[in-house]
Amino acid sequence: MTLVESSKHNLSESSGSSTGNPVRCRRTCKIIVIGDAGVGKTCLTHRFCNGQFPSRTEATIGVDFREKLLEIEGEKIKMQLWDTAGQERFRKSMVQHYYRNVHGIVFVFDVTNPTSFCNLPLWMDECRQHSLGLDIPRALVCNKADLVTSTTASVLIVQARHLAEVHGMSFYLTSAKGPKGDQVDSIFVTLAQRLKSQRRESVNECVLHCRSESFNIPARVITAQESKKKWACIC
Ligand SMILES: Nc1nc2c(ncn2[C@@H]2O[C@H](COP(=O)(O)OP(=O)(O)OP(=O)(O)O)[C@@H](O)[C@H]2O)c(=O)[nH]1
Repeated sequence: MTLVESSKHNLSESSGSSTGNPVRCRRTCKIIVIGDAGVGKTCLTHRFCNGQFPSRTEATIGVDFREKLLEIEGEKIKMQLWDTAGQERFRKSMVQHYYRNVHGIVFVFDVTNPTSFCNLPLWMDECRQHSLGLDIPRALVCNKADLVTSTTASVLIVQARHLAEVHGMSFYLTSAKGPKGDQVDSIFVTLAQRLKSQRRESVNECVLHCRSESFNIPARVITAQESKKKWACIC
């Protein structure tokens, strides 16, 4: 993976590189970052796009956008991070927009705040209600690892790992503040890699499907019922 460029609050499709040359990007991936207020969504996305912990943060109102251009196996992928407001009163009017054309989901909770872990099913349910399929790569992030001291936190981490496993999500224990920025990077880089390989598979599947169609073999699809069942099982 190579970092090509990063930018903040910029949704423009035609970004330029630091040298002034236009960077040709074949693909933009919309990643939504969701979870309770104050769990560190802004700090994580800022850390990934800007390489540092922000000196000051305020509650997100609606949604903030940050972008970073990655190069994965020779392909430039623009990671467009939608940092959504955790507070209900700041989300209401924007909610429909978050869930349109999503390529990846990052659920975040705060290891020092058990309620933010208990509320994860609500965030998952909101995704399901907005018809986000299980084929969309998802990650579960346990943030503020630099503050882990108590046994309660350790128990929460074990439970969170289990939750991630049950739901086929990658699990990350991170600190947006700590010295190991690569932990934060790996959340988004792994998503980009999964999206890249998923696309390769879907191209292969399409070829297979076209071939099988000519022999009248029906393609396998995940039914809405199957999808609902898997989302419904939270812990
Ligand atoms: N110690 C520590 N503090 C953190 C970390 N991440 C975020 N914080 C602090 O947690 C508070 C909330 O961080 P934000 O990134 O604004 O949280 P948010 O989830 O974006 O909150 P909303 O915008 O209200 O949804 C801030 O005071 C941050 O400085 C972390 O990894 N470690």
